[in-house]
Amino acid sequence: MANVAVIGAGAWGTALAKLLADKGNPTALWAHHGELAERIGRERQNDRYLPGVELPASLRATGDLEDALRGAELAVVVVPSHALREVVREAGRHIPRDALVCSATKGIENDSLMLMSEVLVDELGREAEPRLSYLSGPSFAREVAAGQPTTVVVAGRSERETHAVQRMFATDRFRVYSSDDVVGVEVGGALKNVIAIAAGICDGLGFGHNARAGLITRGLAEIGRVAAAKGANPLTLAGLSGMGDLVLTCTGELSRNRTVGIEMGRGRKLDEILAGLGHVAEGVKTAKSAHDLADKLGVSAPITIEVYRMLYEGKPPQQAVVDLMTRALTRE
Ligand SMILES: NC(=O)C1=CN([C@@H]2O[C@H](COP(=O)(O)OP(=O)(O)OC[C@H]3O[C@@H](n4cnc5c(N)ncnc54)[C@H](O)[C@@H]3O)[C@@H](O)[C@H]2O)C=CC1
Ligand SMILES: O=C(CO)COP(=O)(O)O
Repeated sequence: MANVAVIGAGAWGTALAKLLADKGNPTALWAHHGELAERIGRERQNDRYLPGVELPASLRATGDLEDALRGAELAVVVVPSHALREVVREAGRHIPRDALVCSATKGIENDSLMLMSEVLVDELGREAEPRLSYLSGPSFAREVAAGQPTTVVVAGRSERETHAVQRMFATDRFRVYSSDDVVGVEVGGALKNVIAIAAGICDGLGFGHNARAGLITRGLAEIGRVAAAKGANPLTLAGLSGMGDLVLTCTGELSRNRTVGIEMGRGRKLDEILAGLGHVAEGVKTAKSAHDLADKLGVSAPITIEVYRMLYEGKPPQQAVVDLMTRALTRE
């Protein structure tokens, strides 16, 4: 057993904390708002982000980062990507020197265009790199919390530490693969959210299965190009944090990113949709980063570019479809 700190009490942080606590690990769950931490402690559930899921006695919630991280052997960081740098900067002062650190956040930082792995190294220092890993793959929080069979991948640059994290998370319902392709796993997890918004838009416009299957496939092609240009093994994108997460998020009713797309396809305004969502939809911010990153790398990413234009330039979805379908014909 190990002392665990889960930093971020959203849906995913809560589900992962429950999983680790259910395995018998003393687990501290840090919530950004102290008031939520108090409610979790009192009611034994996270009524804001994962209502109806009972949390075990081995899980305690706190609003104090130092308290959460005291004596931690594994720190799992699961805050939205736009908050990761700030939270890790603060957490870095309290993470024990030999603790393993695993990020389960999916996104690419705006402006710096850094992957979460690059932000972590930036904030925690190059010497921390062997202890850092990244968990990704098709995993809706609610299904994991319900004990539904789920498969994910943990990527890290040091085999020993990555395997240790793999074993810490694995259960008979949560199968964890390992990988040494940090960039591939991270790019797959981040960019699939942008394609999921596109898939939702297709549904919202009333298109059928052909459109969705085409988007998943061509979306994977462009994710693979961006990942390869960043130095990833393109084959990683055929795995759980690529094809796996694309299929889930482009087809699953539980996806927040797909939901945003559906509402946009139905003609609702983005601000209004996000205000009513109650959760983060990473694909919205990642669309901007991915648009800029593809441009910087000189990589063709037509679906991502159209999602960016719909989100940030008010381009009508119908026009985006016409423009995508009538691009110069090319080979697969
Ligand atoms: N929900 C899911 O099924 C999955 C989510 N993820 C990823 O996990 C990350 C977190 O997502 P969820 O837990 O679902 O989010 P959520 O939308 O359920 O909750 C967001 C959490 O972030 C906190 N937060 C907001 N602003 C903050 C700030 N400035 N500083 C610190 N904390 C802040 C909120 O208090 C809340 O705890 C995202 O990158 C998401 O893509 C990955 C796999 C599955
Ligand atoms: O990343 C996820 C599942 O793997 C969750 O996707 P959404 O954020 O679209 O709900």
